[in-house]
Amino acid sequence: MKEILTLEHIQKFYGNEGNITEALRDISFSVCEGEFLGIMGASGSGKTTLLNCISTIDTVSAGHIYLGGKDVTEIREKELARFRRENLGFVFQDFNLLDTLTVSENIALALAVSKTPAHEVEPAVRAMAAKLDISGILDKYPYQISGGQKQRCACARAMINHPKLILADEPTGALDSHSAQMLLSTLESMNREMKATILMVTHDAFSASYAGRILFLRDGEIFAEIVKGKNTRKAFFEKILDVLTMMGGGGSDVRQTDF
Ligand SMILES: Nc1ncnc2c1ncn2[C@@H]1O[C@H](COP(=O)(O)OP(=O)(O)OP(=O)(O)O)[C@@H](O)[C@H]1O
Repeated sequence: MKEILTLEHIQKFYGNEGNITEALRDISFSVCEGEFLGIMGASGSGKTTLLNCISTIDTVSAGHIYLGGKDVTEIREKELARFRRENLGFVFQDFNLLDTLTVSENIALALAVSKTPAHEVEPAVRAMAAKLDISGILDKYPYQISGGQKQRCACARAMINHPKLILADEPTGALDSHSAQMLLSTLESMNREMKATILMVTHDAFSASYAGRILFLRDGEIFAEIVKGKNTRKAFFEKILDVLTMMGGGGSDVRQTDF
């Protein structure tokens, strides 16, 4: 399968002489088109730093990151916003929907910013809404819809530009277990049915069990990697717990939930 994201020897230091934090030590890995990759690790292990470097919100201290063959570490500052808009989709913990816009307008915003011709916007929004089962609420405002519908709206907005990569940072962090499960099923169907490539950072072993492969970070390094393969989600979940135990615990949550 084609590699869509490649990290080569990424290092990230914060601070200056005498007070340096080595947030990422020497991180190399690849993500193939259509993969659902989870990144786990205790608090302070470097997950957010890694995500921020991939999303070009932060800069690396050394190494290279290629997205769709382009070295993102070489992109000039004034071109970064456009690069993100055209290549990345984000699913945030609080969904970041704008309250003064309808669901339809929230989803269309990404197309408006990327200057999609007006006559293409509505059909694109309708098609994406149908895939995510929110066709009936397109004219409502975020305060008029349920939490699960807000999630699907945020997912539709992330997908509307058909980005090369969807980045999800602790997307279930603020949700109860039922809402978390709904969001994870949505991410799973975006991955399986719409062929979205997803990179999800999470503390939560249950959330991680939806991924096809997981990298475990410890002190800024990759400590372990596991692949779901033909395992059931439950068996994969058990494997995740084994690795977390081996890593010495700390920083991971285990949701009480049903498989
Ligand atoms: N802006 C910053 N300045 C200095 N140190 C930082 C900065 N951001 C992160 N760090 C340090 O880098 C290391 C990695 O932090 P990071 O936020 O990436 O961890 P994390 O795994 O995302 O943690 P959490 O799960 O708590 O969000 C930590 O030691 C942290 O204190």
